[in-house]
Order: sequence, then structure tokens, then C-alpha cells
Amino acid sequence: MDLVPNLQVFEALGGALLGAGGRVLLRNGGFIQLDMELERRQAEPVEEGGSNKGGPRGTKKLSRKEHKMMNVIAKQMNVEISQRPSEWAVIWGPSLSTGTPKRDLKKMCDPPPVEIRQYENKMFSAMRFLDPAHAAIAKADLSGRDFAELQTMYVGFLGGEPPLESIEAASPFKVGLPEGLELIPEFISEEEEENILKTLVPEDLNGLGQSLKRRWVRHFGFDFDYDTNNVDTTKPSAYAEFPKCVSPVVERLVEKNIVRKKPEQITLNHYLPGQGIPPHVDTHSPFEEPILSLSLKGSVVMDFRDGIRHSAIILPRRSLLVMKGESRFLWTHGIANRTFDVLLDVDEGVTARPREPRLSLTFRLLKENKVCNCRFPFMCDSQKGKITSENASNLEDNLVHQVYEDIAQHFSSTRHTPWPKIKEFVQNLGQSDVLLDVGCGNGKYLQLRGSCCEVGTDMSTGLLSICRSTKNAEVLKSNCLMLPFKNNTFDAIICIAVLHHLSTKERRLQAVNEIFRTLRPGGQALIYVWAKNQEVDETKSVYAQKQDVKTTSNDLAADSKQDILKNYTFLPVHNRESDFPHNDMLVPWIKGSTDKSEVHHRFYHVFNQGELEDLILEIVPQPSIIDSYYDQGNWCARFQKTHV
Ligand SMILES: O=C(O)CCC(=O)C(=O)O
Ligand SMILES: [Fe+2]
Repeated sequence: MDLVPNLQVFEALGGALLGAGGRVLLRNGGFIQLDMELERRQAEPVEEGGSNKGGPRGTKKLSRKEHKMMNVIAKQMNVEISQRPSEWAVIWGPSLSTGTPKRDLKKMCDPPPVEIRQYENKMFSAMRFLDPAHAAIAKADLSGRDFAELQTMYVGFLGGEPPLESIEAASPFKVGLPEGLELIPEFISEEEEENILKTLVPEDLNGLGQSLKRRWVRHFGFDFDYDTNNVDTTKPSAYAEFPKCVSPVVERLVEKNIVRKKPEQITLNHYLPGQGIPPHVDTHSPFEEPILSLSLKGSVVMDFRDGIRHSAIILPRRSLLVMKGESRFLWTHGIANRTFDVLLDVDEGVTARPREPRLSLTFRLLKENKVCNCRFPFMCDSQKGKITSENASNLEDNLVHQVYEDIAQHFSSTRHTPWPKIKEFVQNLGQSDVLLDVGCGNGKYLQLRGSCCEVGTDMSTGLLSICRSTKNAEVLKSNCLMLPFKNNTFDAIICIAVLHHLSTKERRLQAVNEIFRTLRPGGQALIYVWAKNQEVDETKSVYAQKQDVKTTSNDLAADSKQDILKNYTFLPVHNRESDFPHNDMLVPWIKGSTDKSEVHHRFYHVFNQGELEDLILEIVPQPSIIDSYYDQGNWCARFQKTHV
């Protein structure tokens, strides 16, 4: 049988099967079938949600993008991409990163792959087919089609076997359970679970309890105050009595010696898929150990982190989590805001499991003296944080100055565009106004007015030399705590993204004082600091939006070259899936390409709303703040010096 060559088939098969006279070479009977099958499918209307956004398959634009994607994948997998169909194909789109379980991926291909490998935090999956021809069909069928509304799928063939799948550091198999953590499966029976669910969760969740940003809660005994992370023991909750349905649980806790007395407080959390709880340590002083969490209705993965390590633990429904020791006092626990979890399944291997609604009951025992003497003073509200006036300077040297030295080139390559409001402030200055940029970085805000008189200071010699070589700017090395200028020197000062790297309030005040001192009377200063809240009016900051493959991984802390981190395990490492849960944190900077990335951690004190203004007002004697606002994840304030 002679078949008219079909362009799409040639494309899918890498053009490899074109025979003399422009006919398809029939390697085996299967190929005739393949060709006809393809033609039949192409004649069919595109299914709902499956529009060909990338244009007709085989367009130049699509193949250019596909080629690019395949190069990225090849690098990450360390496997060559093949132009010819092979038994292994790789698909960009449906993956663990999008929460696509293997069974769903199988359903998308006909004939289906016989094996699928998926990788944590990766946007692609590898598929092995019985025959290269089947891989070619999958490519012809899926390449360029939309997936999950926004993504376009790309398919390529692999020249070798892809890496075996594994769960990275997010696995207790690798890191181990945090010390003091215990998980008791089937702590309650199905009947008890049903009884609790029936009694405590109203159909309309807004009826009783409190709707938080990411979940719904209700308290019994005493209300938990999320502003102070504490309970007011003088004010019993509106639900002072525990509901009857939890009595068997409370009794079992005492009977089995899990607690030494009955818990006095219960928090009920209700999570819908996509909802979670930011990483936190339940405040030390109000509660004894252990803290207990009973899971009902749906299971979930809970992430434990201690600043370096990450252990992700599956909490099955009806299980009881007992947090004592390090897991209670040192490790943060949290649930990512995701619609699926990535876990290791006995049958399926590494897989994404869609979340179901979940209910949890947190049982807490009140501490009588409200004083905590744990071994982790830096995590303890009773013993206050460990950043002191003695070690602050060391911390900033290690976790700020040294890091900017190490990442100077890469950091600079990501900092091009001046932010509009800062640019406006600078460009509104007169031509003869002298501007100081405290913490000028790569000089992004210098020379926006042509050749005016401007000076920049920074602690990174790497960034200073970039300023000199690319801008010919006047810059000098200096700490913002001690500016080498006389009083009343500058007409204007900007200090962008600097104060949040200072680790104590005294030092932040000192820096504002230096700005104030060197500003001339009548001069104005503009200060930007990172905000703890990265989402205002439901709009995420640019930083919070960047949840790409390279940046989500808190676990990379484990591979950090900064040995010095061991001295700072009390500082939680931020993971981009959540708002900043604490004010003092380490924020990872990932340098280099994905396959050879290095992680560096910088110290940040992220500011609460109003904190920057309060700081300025402690130094500036009159209320001279002209403007304060939120801009791209930062709190910002402009003030004028009105006295000498
Ligand atoms: O949902 C959970 O299991 C944990 C809840 C929690 O950590 C809390 O209420 O403090
Ligand atoms: Fe908690």
C-alpha cells in the first residue's frame, strides 16, 4: 500500500522515515496503522480545552519553542534529545510540578506509555513506549496542544534512558524524622472520625468559626490569636466546652500516656485543596510539649524544616501526630498551599496525589507559668531571639556582605530595570542636586539624570566595580551604619533594599540616623524595605510570583556551600510557597544554571506594615514622612529633613 506522505508524520518521526519518491517507508505493519490513525485524529475537531494555541502543529514558532524546551530538559536530565522517535519520550507540561498523576498522563496517550518517570519540582515527565512509533503518535497528538489552560505541551524523544525518579530532600527516607516526632496511624476509628466530622464541620463554613486567608478555623477552650500567636487564658472561648465527640480522643490521649493531663485548648483547621498553613513553630511559652495534631477526612503532606533540613511527612487520615523535643521547639511545621502533594507511593512510585478537603484538630496543653526553658533559645519567645548586639555584625558579615561578594555578577545580571517610583523620585531632582545612593548595588539608580553629582556606597566590592566599569559612577565602599560624609551634605538620599539586611532594630535605627544626619535640611530621603506581606489585595509581589523550578526548593539549603549556616540554624529558611512566616529569615539565592546551581542564603528582616514609618519617626524628630506606600512587595517611605 502506498501512502501519501503526511507532513505531520514526518515531523513527528523526525523526517527519518521518508523513503525514495517521497513515500513513507513501511518498517512494519504498525506504521501503516500509525499513519492512518494520525490522519483520522487530525480530521477530528480539537477537544474542549485542547486548542492548538501554538498554531497548527509543525509551525516554525512551535518547533522553535519545542527545540528550546527540549534543550532545557536535556540539560536537566543529562540525556541527549533524539531527532528520531525512540522508546523514551519526554513531555513538557503534565508533570509533578503541575500535579499530574501518572494515570492521567497515561490517559492522554493512545497507545499509552508502559512506564512513566516523574521528578520533583520539574515541569516534565519521561514516558517509555512499547514501540518508538507509539512515542511518535504521542508527539504528533500532544505537541503544541494546551494543557491545564495556560501551558502548552511539548514532546521530544530521548536518545537514552532518563534518570530514575526520586524524591529529593523532601523525604523522611533521606533526612529522617525530626527528633521527637511520632506519627500514630489509625488513632481513631472510622466511626469516631465520622462522628467528629458530622458534629463539627458546618455545611456553610462561614457560619461558625473564623475564615482565615488560607483556611477555616474554630477554637475550643481558648481562642488562639494569630496576631500574637498566643492564647489569652483570661478569656475563655465562645466554645469554652470541648464538644462531646472529641471526649473519647481526649481520654485516649491521657490513657495512653501521650499527655500528662487533659489538653485545655483545641484548634480545628479545615483546609480545602490548595489551602495550607505557613511554616511556624507553635509559640513556646503558652504551651507544653507535646503539641498534637489529629488528621481527619483527607491526608496531606506536612513539611518540617529546621533551617537546613527538610522532612516531608505524610499524615494519613485518622492518624495522630505527636510533636515533642526538636520537632516541637526547633523545626517549623507547615502545609504548602497546593492542590496536590508529591509523595512516594508503594505501587506508583513518585507520584502527585490530588488533595481532598482535610480537617485537623490541634490539641494543646496550657503551660501554667508561661515560661519556656527549652534548648533552643533562638526559637523561643521566653528566651528571646539569638541575634544580639554582640553577634549582629558577624551575622551580617557572613549572611549579607559575604553573600553579595559571592553572587555579585549573577545578582547584577538580574537587576536591570529601575522601579518606576524610585526612578521618578531621582528624575524629579534638580540637575544640581547631589544624590547619595546608600547600598547602590550595581548602580541601577545612578546616572538616571545624565551626568549629575551622585555618590553610591555599598559593601560589595564586586558590585562597586560593576558600578565603576559599567557606569563610570562615583562609588565607595562603606557600611550604611557609618557613612563617611559630613552632616547635612546631600540634597537627596535613596536607600533601596538595604535596611532589611540589618539584623537588629538598633542597627536599623542607626542606619536611618545616618541617612538623616547626612541629608541637608529640606532634603528628602526615599527608603524601600522588603515587606513581610508579599500579597496585598490578592496581588502577589514579583518575588512571590516567581515559583519556578529553580526557586522553590528550600531543600537546597542542605547542599549549601555556606558552612557558616550551621551557626544560624535558628533562622528559618524561606520557601517561596508561603508568605514570610517570620520577620527574621534566610532567603535563598540560587546562582547558576539549574543543573549546576549554587545556593546562597542572605539574612532578611522583613518589615511589618507601619514598622518602617515607626523606625523613621524614632529618629526624625518631627512627623515629616511625606509619603508611605507598598510597592512590589516592599514597604516604602519618603521623608524630609525639616530641622538641623
Ligand atoms: O493542620 C495541622 O495538622 C496543623 C495545624 C497547626 O499546625 C496549628 O494549628 O498550629
Ligand atoms: Fe502548629
